[in-house]
Amino acid sequence: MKRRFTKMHGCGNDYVYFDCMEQKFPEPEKNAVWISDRHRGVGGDGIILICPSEVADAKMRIFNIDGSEGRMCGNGIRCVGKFLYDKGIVHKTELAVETLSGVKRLSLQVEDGAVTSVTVDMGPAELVPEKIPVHLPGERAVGAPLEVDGETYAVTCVSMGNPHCVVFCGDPDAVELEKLGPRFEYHPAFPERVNTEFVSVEDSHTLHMRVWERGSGETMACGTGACASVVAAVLNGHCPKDKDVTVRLRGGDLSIRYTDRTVWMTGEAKIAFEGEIEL
Ligand SMILES: N[C@@H](CCC[C@H](N)C(=O)O)C(=O)O
Repeated sequence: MKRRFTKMHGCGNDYVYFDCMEQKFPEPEKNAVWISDRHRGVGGDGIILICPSEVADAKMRIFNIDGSEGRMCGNGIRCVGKFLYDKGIVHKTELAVETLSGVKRLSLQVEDGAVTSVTVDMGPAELVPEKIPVHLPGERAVGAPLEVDGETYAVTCVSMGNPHCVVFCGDPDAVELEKLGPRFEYHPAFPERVNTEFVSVEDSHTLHMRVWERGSGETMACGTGACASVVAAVLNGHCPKDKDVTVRLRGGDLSIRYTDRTVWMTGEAKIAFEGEIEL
């Protein structure tokens, strides 16, 4: 069976998108693995299915490179907004997208009839350890000691609909991510594995971040990870609340604002190419 796809990215965090509004997608957990393969498939950090929803304009399902299903994807949801508008599936610039972590509201910025950037109301940051989930003592894991591979790291754990562990460090580019990333991802403190961000503070409104994503490894950007990093930066006294913070990622910049009610994320959404594959 032939299936059309659209390869899209936000700050280089790339997924293969499928329009499933009228046609179901078979075995996404299995097909995500080979489609994401950069040598034998289309190549990407995973696949995203755009499905019908009873409570929103569409429903997003995201599958990582290893086939595991994520509950939320910040860069992905901006691209879903662009897909829905640019393809004429929706005709409005304020829309709602259902995810496994609830309905998110999107505001699309449009130039010459196409979406250039998207602002997302990501919802509140969850800090209660059992809800993240993380096995660490206390009411919140903020700068909490965690031993990984014989070293003690000060970690701040946040859920943005998916679990994140933020580590502040001197230079994220000097971190041995290929070695350390999996040690955090599979650490017994994280019963559902974890996305890990290594972050340096450039100034009170600029962070530099590298990420190791659960199920996909190092990616060029992570939207939920950028949100978690800003929340962690506020909680650790590095950045102010209610102000825009720029997160510099390998693939580009995201603008994040942490407020008492929610976390706002603004960034680009781009189409790389389209094609057809045999499933
Ligand atoms: N790249 C994403 C997050 C994708 C899911 C994540 N790997 C998970 O399993 O939680 C983003 O931009 O947020």
